[in-house]
Amino acid sequence: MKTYKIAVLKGDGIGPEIVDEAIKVLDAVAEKEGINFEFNEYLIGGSAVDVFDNPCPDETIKGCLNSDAILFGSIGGPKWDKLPKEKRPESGLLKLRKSLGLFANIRPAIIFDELVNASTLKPEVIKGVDLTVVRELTGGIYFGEPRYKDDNKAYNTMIYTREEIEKIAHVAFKEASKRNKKVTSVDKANVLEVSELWREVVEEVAKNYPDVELEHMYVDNAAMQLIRDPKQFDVILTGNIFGDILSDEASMIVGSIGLLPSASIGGKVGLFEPIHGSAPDIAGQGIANPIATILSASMMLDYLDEKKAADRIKKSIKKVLADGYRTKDLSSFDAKEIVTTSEMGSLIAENASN
Ligand SMILES: NC(=O)C1=CN([C@@H]2O[C@H](COP(=O)(O)OP(=O)(O)OC[C@H]3O[C@@H](n4cnc5c(N)ncnc54)[C@H](O)[C@@H]3O)[C@@H](O)[C@H]2O)C=CC1
Ligand SMILES: CC(C)CC(=O)C(=O)O
Ligand SMILES: [Mg+2]
Repeated sequence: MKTYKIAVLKGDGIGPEIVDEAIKVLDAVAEKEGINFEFNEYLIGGSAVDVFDNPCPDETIKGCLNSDAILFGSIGGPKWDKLPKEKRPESGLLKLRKSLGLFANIRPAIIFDELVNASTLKPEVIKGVDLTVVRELTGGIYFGEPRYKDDNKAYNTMIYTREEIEKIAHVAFKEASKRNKKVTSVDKANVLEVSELWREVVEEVAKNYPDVELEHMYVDNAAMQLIRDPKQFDVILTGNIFGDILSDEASMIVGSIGLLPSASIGGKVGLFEPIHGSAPDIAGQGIANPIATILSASMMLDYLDEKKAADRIKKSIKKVLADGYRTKDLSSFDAKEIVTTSEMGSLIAENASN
């Protein structure tokens, strides 16, 4: 029986609650598909600061590198917000991504037919939405030097090299080649030099993919177009900060931020995490939606080439939604019964075992 070593980084806030549900579902699927998981937990974020005074300990990085894949929850919270920058949970996550070389973050936003009424947008606008944000993850303004802050002045630097843009552009074009063959590259080239270079390099990379249509869009327009007509997008290629923002926006097109998974790839080991954060406002209440994390586990199975197991999870989620079960974030939409985080995980696990 094939055994996969999975590094589990639950993190802070709702992280442990949602990751526990993903593990429940993975265990159910493993039994059915004749595979095995060895889960090894490591600390990250605020929970690592509390124990090691370090938001991304070396032991965590080593554990990740010694695994087949990483399942990640979320980090951060008010408890750690006043710490010096390098001790903050967010710095730990950035360090983890950089140390593991995870330069590409794939964030699919796919509407479940069962949730077309779950949006504030009209059903005809969102039915059939299937887009993917390909976000550069280890460069741009989140990492750029110099950075500085005193009481009267502060700045950050948005920097991209030709090599970084080429790498992420290839990921986006390859993704589009497998999908509907369109890349929308999102930038702010009317104002930013870094975006001018981004455009030039993306145009060059596009020549390697003659079957894929390329369009450019300014980020402000893209934010509007996502709401006006999300079905015009196939693959959105963009930098770190724009991708961060646009993917949170895309989550509301499909119904809730609790639904969007992601895969961070490019290094030796892939990392799979929901796009949302640690949601301190709802942590510990049993109301977080675990589906984004469970879908991230499904992306992890795809990455491990366990396609049948990955599909089994997706089908199970669809069935549970079709049966009318909803967590609180989706409670006003065709809900037959409102369930807790743990009940939602159990329902998906049960269906995945059938
Ligand atoms: N990858 C990560 O670990 C990320 C961590 N963060 C951190 O998370 C903390 C909170 O940040 P926020 O800006 O509040 O963003 P957030 O994504 O944690 O929460 C935003 C809103 O969405 C809701 N929400 C999030 N996930 C949900 C789920 N699964 N089910 C139902 N509702 C959900 C929250 O209750 C909140 O109202 C901060 O410390 C931030 O730095 C933020 C984004 C990503
Ligand atoms: C917390 C940040 C470091 C990143 C973020 O918001 C994200 O990756 O979605
Ligand atoms: Mg974010």
